[in-house]
Amino acid sequence: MEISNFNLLLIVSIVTLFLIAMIFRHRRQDKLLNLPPGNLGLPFVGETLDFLAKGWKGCQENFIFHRIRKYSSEVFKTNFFCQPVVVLSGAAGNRFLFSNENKLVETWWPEFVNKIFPSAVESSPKEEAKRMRKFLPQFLKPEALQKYIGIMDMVTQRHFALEWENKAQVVVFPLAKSYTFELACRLFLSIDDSSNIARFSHPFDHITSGIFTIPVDLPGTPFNRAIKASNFIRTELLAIIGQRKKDLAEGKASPNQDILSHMLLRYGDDGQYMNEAEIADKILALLLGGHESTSVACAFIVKFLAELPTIYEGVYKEQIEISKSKTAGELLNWEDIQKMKYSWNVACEVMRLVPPFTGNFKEAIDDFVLNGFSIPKGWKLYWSAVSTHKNPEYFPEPEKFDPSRFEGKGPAPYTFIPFGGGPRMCPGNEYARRPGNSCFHAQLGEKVQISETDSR
Ligand code: HEM
Repeated sequence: MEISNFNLLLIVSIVTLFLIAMIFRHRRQDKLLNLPPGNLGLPFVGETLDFLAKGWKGCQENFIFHRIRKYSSEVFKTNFFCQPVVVLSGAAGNRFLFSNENKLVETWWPEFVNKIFPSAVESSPKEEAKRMRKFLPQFLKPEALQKYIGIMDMVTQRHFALEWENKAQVVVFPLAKSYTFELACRLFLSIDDSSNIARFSHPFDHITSGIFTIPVDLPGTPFNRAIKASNFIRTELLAIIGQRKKDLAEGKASPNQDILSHMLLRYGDDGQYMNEAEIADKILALLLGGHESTSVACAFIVKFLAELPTIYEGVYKEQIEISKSKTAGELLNWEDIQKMKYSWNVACEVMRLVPPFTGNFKEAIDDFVLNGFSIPKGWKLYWSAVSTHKNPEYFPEPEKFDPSRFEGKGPAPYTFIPFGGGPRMCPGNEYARRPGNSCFHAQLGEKVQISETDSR
């Protein structure tokens, strides 16, 4: 018994000494390097739990504002996921990060995210993103999107007829997800059949839950389920890709019908075709990026429309005008979308207040100085849409819903960043605008009332 007490005391002493040594090491490093102010928090976990908890409660900005006030600095250091991280909040910081992509910083994802999305090829994430981006403009630039507006309208009308009309009550977020997922399947993979879509829409929910959780890979944990779901979807996609290859060879599919055909038939700058596993990775990322954030935006649009009758009336008026100019059964076209100015301002105001992507990480690829503080190579940096959007300096009365902020020249550069910025800015930003606007149109006449359980 006495020996075990002695062992316990020894262990506690060693751990205490280790922690004290770490704290002194950090303090010395701070002084030598003039690192940004801040607290690296507890060893290993740092301030991750507080950061995640605020995110889960939908008030991540409070984590950031509290520290900005405490350190009197818009740049401060912390520790997330066992990594020292410098958080930047505000237009100057955003401009710095977005305009120094590939020069001083690179987009970075925590290691555990790579476990959910392991790469089929041995190249750097930067190279992979470059290859992916090569294939996207043909589908995602405004001119290319024009030909999809009719299809989007058709899918949207079908969705509303099936899921909303004559229903006393609906739960909006799951419906928004199934709607944007169906759209992505239709446009990226030409999959129209609902049983096929349903097969792998559910595993995507596991992936999203797994990304925003504590990354413990044990049977039954959300993180473990996310890894399994990602493997399952990849296997399904490989089957779809194999079938499409056959269909293309037999002339049963068109080379220009969707992103999948395009990826199979075009080669990259290096003269290499992508192999099937790599295409599966890219399509998985696109399906996730293409429906998850868009569904969050759509669901919150419905919430705000339901809560704010004057905003609803403004949107309704604009949509009725467009509707009157159409013949019965005529689908929306590009010009109609351009006319939806007020509706789009409403969508922007929703994304300002509730950005679907609260922020993202970069990694310092060299030592540099920012605001007089040293940033060591390898440290991570976090830009925050949510705290920039709630800064009263850029958006007076930030909690007030006011779409007129987007009239005229709109917000100042680098203050409205729901899609990020710089070379890694979201390539789907133009695409995301279309389902939002189609949704406004299809909701005509659906006077929405929100119940307590629907609002976050
Ligand atoms: C409201 C809807 C959307 C929002 C708010 C959003 C936001 C974002 C943000 C903030 C990033 C990270 C940018 C960065 O790190 O600098 C991103 C990346 C990305 N998004 Fe979106 N997104 C949306 C819709 C879409 C859609 C519809 C697609 C595809 C059609 C898409 C595809 C992607 C891809 C592929 C990336 C990774 C780009 C790269 O790593 O270079 N997103 N998105």
